[in-house]
Amino acid sequence: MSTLLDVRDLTVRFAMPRKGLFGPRPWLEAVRKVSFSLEKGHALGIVGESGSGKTTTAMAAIRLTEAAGGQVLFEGDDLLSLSDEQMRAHRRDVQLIFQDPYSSLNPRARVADIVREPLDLMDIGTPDDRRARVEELFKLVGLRPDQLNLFPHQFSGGQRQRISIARALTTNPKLLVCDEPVSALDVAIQAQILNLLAKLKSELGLSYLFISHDLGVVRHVCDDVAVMYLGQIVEHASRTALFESPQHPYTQALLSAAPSLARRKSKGYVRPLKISGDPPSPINPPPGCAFAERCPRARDICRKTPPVLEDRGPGRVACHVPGPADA
Ligand SMILES: Nc1ncnc2c1ncn2[C@@H]1O[C@H](COP(=O)(O)OP(=O)(O)OP(=O)(O)O)[C@@H](O)[C@H]1O
Repeated sequence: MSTLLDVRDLTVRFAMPRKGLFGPRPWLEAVRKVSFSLEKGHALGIVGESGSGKTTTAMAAIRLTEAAGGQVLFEGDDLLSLSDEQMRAHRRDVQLIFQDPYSSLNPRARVADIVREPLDLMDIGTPDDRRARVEELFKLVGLRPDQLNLFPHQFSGGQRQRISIARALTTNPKLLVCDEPVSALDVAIQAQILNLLAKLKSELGLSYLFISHDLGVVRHVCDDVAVMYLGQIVEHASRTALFESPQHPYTQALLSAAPSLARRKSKGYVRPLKISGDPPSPINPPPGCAFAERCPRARDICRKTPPVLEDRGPGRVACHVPGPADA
């Protein structure tokens, strides 16, 4: 197995409006020294509450959002230090699938033109090659070639997400960034799209960065899961380890907030763990663990010293008091 993406100490800051005319400009640190790696042919799920930094992490990793620091090694090349010209060569390797198939497709273009557009923009293949590729991809994602001349509004939500997936595959990418790809769809259709993504991953050897707030969705598709809280990864483990024996109290709280999932688990039932309050402000993160104020296991050290993400059993955990939920 080899590594496709190796993200090291990735940091993203946004400048916030000054209070008054002369005050210092506050910074919102949306991603704080995040490190993870993704193997070829694997899917890494990034989960966490709204505002935890999932999308910003993924967008900075593929250089669609500017990073303030860190390294992003894509097959060994540090994307963050490439020139725009060098970066263009990598653009075909990475494609995106967004949450909303209703707004991500141009309503005035025929779907054949929408799917072919990345090939046109990157000048890949002859016109005949491009037409054949679009037809092949249409079949691969479960649509009929006789639908190629229709417009997006003539398709259902699930079919439109299939069109987005076909478009993302035209350039034969190595990495697909899927940002909440099924959240806008009915539950029955969600399963069809997740099955399609799982099939494409195994047939084409694709790697996914898969952003979702829905643990059930992540469990369906991902090999590994990273849990984010206030711009940091607090736990990163294989899907099995994370769902069967979560070590971080925040991961345990997330899992217990999805009781249907917990009940479906064959062992290691996570007893319900309530967390109250909201995450702290990312503009002034607390000095110790960002979760300490809401954590039922917090001790003095948690409020003073930030925990480091380190190997603990089968995964990596950033916690001074890791352990099973009822420890
Ligand atoms: N362009 C921006 N300017 C200022 N702040 C931003 C910007 N984009 C994101 N943020 C802030 O960065 C933090 C992380 O946002 P991000 O969208 O990455 O979180 P998320 O976990 O993907 O949330 P969601 O699930 O709601 O999409 C939030 O506090 C958000 O308000």
